[in-house]
Amino acid sequence: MQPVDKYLKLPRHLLPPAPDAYLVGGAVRDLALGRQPADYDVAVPGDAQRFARFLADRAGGGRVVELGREAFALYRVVSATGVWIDITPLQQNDLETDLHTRDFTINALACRLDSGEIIDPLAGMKDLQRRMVRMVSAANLQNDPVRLLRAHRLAAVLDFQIAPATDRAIHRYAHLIRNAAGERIWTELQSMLDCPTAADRVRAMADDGLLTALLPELTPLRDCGPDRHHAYDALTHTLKAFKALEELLFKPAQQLPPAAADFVAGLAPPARHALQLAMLLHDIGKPDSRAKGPDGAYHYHGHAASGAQLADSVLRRLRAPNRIRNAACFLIRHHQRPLHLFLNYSTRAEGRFFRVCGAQTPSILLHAIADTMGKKPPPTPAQDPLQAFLSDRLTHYVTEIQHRRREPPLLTGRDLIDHFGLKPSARFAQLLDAVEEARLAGQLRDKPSALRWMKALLNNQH
Ligand SMILES: Nc1ccn([C@@H]2O[C@H](COP(=O)(O)OP(=O)(O)OP(=O)(O)O)[C@@H](O)[C@H]2O)c(=O)n1
Repeated sequence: MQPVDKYLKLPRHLLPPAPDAYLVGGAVRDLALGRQPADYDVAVPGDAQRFARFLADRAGGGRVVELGREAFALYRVVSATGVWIDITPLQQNDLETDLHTRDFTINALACRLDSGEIIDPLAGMKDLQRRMVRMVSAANLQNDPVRLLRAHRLAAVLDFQIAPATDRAIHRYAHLIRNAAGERIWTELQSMLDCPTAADRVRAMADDGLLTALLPELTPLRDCGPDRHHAYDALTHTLKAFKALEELLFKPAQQLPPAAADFVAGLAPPARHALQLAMLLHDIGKPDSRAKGPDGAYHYHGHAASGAQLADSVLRRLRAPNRIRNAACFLIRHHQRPLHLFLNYSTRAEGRFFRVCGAQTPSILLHAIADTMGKKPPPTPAQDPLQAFLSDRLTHYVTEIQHRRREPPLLTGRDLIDHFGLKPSARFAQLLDAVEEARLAGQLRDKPSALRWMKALLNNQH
C-alpha cells in the first residue's frame, strides 16, 4: 500500500477545483493500493448533469453520456483520452449517508477532488492495510445480495481475506443470491475466474454455503459422501480438480511440457472461462448408473450427457455468453473421452478423438489432466501412466494435429461419386469422417493414398 494517510494524489484529469465533489468507491480503494482503477466514480451533491458538463469542459471537450435517470441518475464523461468518469448524485445529498449505503468498508471511501483529502467514516483504510473485506452492515448485504458474491470476488482480485463476521453474514444470507440478476452474477463470476486465486475463493464459497446457493446443482455431489472407489465426496473432488486446473492455466510452465505450456499461456479468456466452468460443473446431472455402489446408493459422478444438458440450463441462468456456455457444455459432454482413449487405445481411436473433439481437444485434455489430479492421492506425470499419456496427447495436438486440422480434407463427396460411383447418401458423412480420422491419425498423407485406402474400405464393407 502507498503511504497515503489523509490525502490521495489524484490523477490530473480529476483535478478541477470542485468543492463538494468526491471520488468514491473502488477507484479510491485502488489508488490507495497503488493499483490502476478500472473506472472512476465521482459523486456530487445536487445537479450531477451540470457537474458532468463542467468536468467534460475541463477535460478539453469530453463527451457526456446519460446512462441513468432520476434516483439512478448517472452521467458518463468520456474524456478525449478515453478515460471514463461516472458522475452520480450523492445518496440523499449527503456524503456520509452515501458511504453508509455501500457494500464494504474498503469501498466506502471518498476523496475530495479539490484537496485529495480522504473521507473514511467506516475505517476502510485500516481494512485496506489489514487486507480485509468487511461489510458495511449485514442489512446492506441483504439489500443487494449480489454483494455476497462481490465479497469473494473482491477477496480474489485483491488477494484479501473476508472478515469473520462478514463471512458469517454471507453464510446466513447465502440463499438470497437466488434473487440477484443473472447478468450481475456473471459480471462478478467472470472477474473472479480471471484471478489466479479463484480456486481458494470457490472453496471458501463452498464452506460458507454461497457456492451451493448459487449452484444448487452441486448439492448432490456434496451429499453423496466418499465411497470405496473415491476417497472424497464428489464436491471435494470437483474443488480439488478446479484448483489443479487453475495451476495448469496460470502456471503452465511448471506443469506441462514446453509446447503445451506455450499453448495454454496463449488461451483466450473465453476458452479459459469455459474450461473453468466445465470443471466446476462436470459431475452434475443424473447419477451415472455405472457409478452405483455395492450398497445400491449412487456415488460420484453424473452422467456426462445429462450433466451437459443440466450445465446448459445453469449457464443460461447465470447469463454466461453463448460461446462460453456452448464450449463448457461440449467439454462436459466429452470429458470422459480421454480416459476411454487411454483404456482402449488404437491409432484409429485417437484419430476419432481428434476429429470429434476438434479445436476443443486441448481443453478436453487439460480438463482430464486436472480431473485426474483432483483424485486421491494426486498422481504426478512421472508416477502415473494416464497423466503421462494425456500430457503427450496435448503436446502432440499442439505441435502436429492443430496444423493438420487446418489442411483441406483429402477426399470430398465428389471423389466418392467420381472414383467409386457412389450415390450421395447419409453414408457419405461416415466415409468422409473415416478418411479424416485416418488423416488426423497420420495414416494418410495425400490423395492417392486416401483413394487406395477408401477402395480397400469399400471392398471390405461389401
Ligand atoms: N453491489 C454493489 C456494487 C457497487 N457498490 C459500490 O459502487 C462502487 C463501484 O462499483 P463497481 O464499479 O461495480 O466496483 P468497484 O468496487 O469499482 O470494483 P472494480 O473496479 O474492481 O469493478 C463500489 O466500490 C461500491 O462502493 C456497492 O456498494 N454495491
